[in-house]
Amino acid sequence: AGMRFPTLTFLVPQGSAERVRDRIGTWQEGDTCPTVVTTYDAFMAARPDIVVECASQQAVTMYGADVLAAGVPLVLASVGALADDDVRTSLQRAASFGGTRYLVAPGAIGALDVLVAARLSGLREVIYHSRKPPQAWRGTLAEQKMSLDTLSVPEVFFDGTARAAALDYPKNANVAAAIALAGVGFEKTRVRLIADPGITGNIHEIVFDSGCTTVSIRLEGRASPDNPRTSQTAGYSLARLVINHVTCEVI
Ligand SMILES: NC(=O)C1=CN([C@@H]2O[C@H](COP(=O)(O)OP(=O)(O)OC[C@H]3O[C@@H](n4cnc5c(N)ncnc54)[C@H](O)[C@@H]3O)[C@@H](O)[C@H]2O)C=CC1
Ligand SMILES: O=C([O-])CC(=O)C(=O)O
Repeated sequence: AGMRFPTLTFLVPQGSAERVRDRIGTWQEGDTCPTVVTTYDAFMAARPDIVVECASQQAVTMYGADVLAAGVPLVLASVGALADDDVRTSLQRAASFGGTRYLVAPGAIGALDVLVAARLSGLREVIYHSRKPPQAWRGTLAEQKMSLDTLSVPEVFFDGTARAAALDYPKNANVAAAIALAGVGFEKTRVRLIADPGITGNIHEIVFDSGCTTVSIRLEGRASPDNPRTSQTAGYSLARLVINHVTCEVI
């Protein structure tokens, strides 16, 4: 209610334009129809009110600071890009220059609100476990640590900091970066990544203890039909941030 539907412009690689146009088809909302462009200049010429990155950590590095310096708020899905201090500093400087800000999407998970609140009361420990089926870890460093094809029991193949998880598994562990930013930071957040042949969805477990609350949360995301690494929740999380940008009641 009270929401104006935004005009959508998609920036996609040259080779994907036709596929994306086909997918959009004749989709129309009110009198607006989405457009697909293949250059950053054409994208910014559409004068966006808000930009949502749902591409890659590399895309954040390529375009993030430019978008912010132009005064346009930026929603990030590939939050792991912020695990690189240089990238984070450049986004912060650009946002300050442009008089705007970037938003860390909760993505596949939730509970960042209570994690930030808990941090203000004093956090003691934050642990994040990501459990996905073997095919979700294909094409990642996990392949060098175990045989994904013959796995018969769950295996923890990574146990380390949120920084290493987010940078070494850029298509799988952006959530670790969001948890680190909300909580105790990239070095102190303990992350375990698990390949589990007994599941079909992506299971996220977050446990923390603080002055005001002790929390244990488990989310079982259904995998995106296009990409087994990605929980469907992530897309809806981005949609929520866009809705919050255009409504007067922010939830
Ligand atoms: N924060 C979170 O909880 C989550 C974050 N993600 C991240 O969000 C991003 C998008 O996820 P998916 O749609 O599942 O990934 P995807 O890999 O299936 O699709 C991304 C699309 O973006 C395009 N792309 C990549 N770099 C680009 C660039 N520099 N310029 C233009 N287009 C570019 C690719 O060609 C591809 O078509 C990924 O980085 C993924 O790791 C995904 C799920 C959850
Ligand atoms: O969608 C998920 O399950 C999480 C994910 O890929 C990420 O954090 O990058």
